[in-house]
Amino acid sequence: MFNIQEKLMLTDKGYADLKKAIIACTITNLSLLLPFAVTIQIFAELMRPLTGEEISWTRMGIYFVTGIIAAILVFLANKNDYKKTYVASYMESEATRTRVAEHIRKLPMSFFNSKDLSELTTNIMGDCATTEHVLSHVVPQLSANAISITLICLMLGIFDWRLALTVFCTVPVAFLIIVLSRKIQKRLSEKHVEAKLKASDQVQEYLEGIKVIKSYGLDGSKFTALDNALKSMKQMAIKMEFGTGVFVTGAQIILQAGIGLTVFGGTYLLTGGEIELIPLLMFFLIVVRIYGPILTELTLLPELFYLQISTKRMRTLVSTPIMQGDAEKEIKDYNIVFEDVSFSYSGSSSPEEEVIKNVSITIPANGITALVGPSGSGKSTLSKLIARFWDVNKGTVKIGGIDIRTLDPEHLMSYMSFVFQDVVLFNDTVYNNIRIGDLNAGEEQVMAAAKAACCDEFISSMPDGYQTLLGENGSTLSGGERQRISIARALLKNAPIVLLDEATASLDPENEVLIQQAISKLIAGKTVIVIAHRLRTVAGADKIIVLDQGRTVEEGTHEELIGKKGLYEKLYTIQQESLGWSV
Ligand SMILES: Nc1ncnc2c1ncn2[C@@H]1O[C@H](COP(=O)(O)OP(=O)(O)OP(=O)(O)O)[C@@H](O)[C@H]1O
Repeated sequence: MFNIQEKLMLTDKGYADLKKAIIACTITNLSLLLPFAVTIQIFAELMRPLTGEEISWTRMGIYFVTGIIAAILVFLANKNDYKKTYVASYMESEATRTRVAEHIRKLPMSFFNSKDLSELTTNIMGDCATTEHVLSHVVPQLSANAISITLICLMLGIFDWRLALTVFCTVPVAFLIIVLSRKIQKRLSEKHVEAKLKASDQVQEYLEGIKVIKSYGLDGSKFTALDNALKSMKQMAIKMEFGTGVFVTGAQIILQAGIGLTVFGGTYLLTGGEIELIPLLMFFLIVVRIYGPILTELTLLPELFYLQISTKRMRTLVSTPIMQGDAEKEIKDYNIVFEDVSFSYSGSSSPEEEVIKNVSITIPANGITALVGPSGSGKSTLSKLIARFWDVNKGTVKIGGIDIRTLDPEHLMSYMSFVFQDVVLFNDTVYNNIRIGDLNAGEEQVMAAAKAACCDEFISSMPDGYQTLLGENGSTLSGGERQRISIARALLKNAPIVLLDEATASLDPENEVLIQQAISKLIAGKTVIVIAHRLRTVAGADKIIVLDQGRTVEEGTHEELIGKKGLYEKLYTIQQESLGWSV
């Protein structure tokens, strides 16, 4: 069964509001008949001399007053309709956007691997906007028109069923054309949506990569790709409009043939003496009026088909399972154990795709454990598995003896602080960007964290100090400054497990010393996992785990590993030699 609430992804309130909007819209449609009925009465009055009667000016006065009352009623009905339809639909689409965004937040990272940002943006903004438009401008009008057309049809049928038949006999044919062309229209709409997505992808890539495009002189080729995507979007839009237009126009022509049929039938009945002239003229007037809403129905129906594509995408998105887990279970001990863990980003268990292979390691609590190894050996992946950004394909990751798959990801996250190389900053004040670490922190705590992370000096020199706006993703800050803000955040969070991924890689030597001090404060007494390329920075770690092609190949302290003369010793020696290089 066609479930409109499910199809339009409406909340219970949204569904109730939609029903109210349909009623309000029907009332508006019916109220519009009042002035029309008054006009017909005036018309009939003015026609009286034709049948030898006199015009009654008293009746004309009554019609005039009734007309004014009718106009007031139309205004009130419209006002009510506006509120019930538009305001309610914008509230509903806000709720849908929030619901979609909330769901996205809880999805596993594997979902984002297969989707790009512009597709998700289209989901949240574009698809919701389409639903919003259909909710406010299509569904209530379609339903209300259908109700009022049926009522008028019945009234006309009571007045003269033969004429009513001539008016409405073309309606089913016109609708049949639209309904039967649904598949073609849907296909064209799908292609249009696809082209729109591609174009927005290209625009995003062009803007994000503008620095590389300029520095490598890719303006020509990249611009051509963008230009082609925009052209294809334009062509698909024209094709879709044309495809819809052909069927809608065809249906409209057939529908309006009803006017001819009514004139023909009416004249036939008039000459046969079966109907009077004035009722016939009034019928003609009504026919012209009734075709307006039917034509609207014909043009609105294709929008409903277009909507199905948007809602289908949104339904797929919100029905993607989120990561589940206990949000109460307390972790008491922070030692992290990998038991025979294998993992591939695609979810496949084929050895070619696995980037972590049968890893069994222990990261002791309250100590520093370094993950080292050549590029692509799986260091970052291991840290992502600890944070449950992804779930393992095989084996178990346990923290304090608890399988982390049984823990709610956000709850698990509350035990961890991250300092990543690619720091994400929000378009907000510096103060709020640091406070993200602990939203309950007061000004003093935020300042203390900033000082400890050596941020205080550069923040104070900013135009509005801590209240300075950072711009999109902190574009106004240097790499080192961004890194220090992320350390300040982590300090403020004060979580028992700290993950440092290349934390000092983008810092100048002078700052590095200060940052190392800040990091020392951050990690004191914590369970720390450090991912580093520069092995000298982790030589003091309590434990070093060496990875190669997704496997653990060595474990031990710096001295032990140097003594083993394996991969670690080799990498260390190469790096020591490279320190002497100059250009
Ligand atoms: N999101 C992803 N989707 C698919 N494959 C990925 C993804 N992230 C990493 N990989 C692949 O997983 C493997 C391990 O990557 P990972 O980033 O863990 O290595 P790493 O040791 O941290 O490397 P680096 O030192 O260069 O940062 C690589 O082959 C990489 O291409």
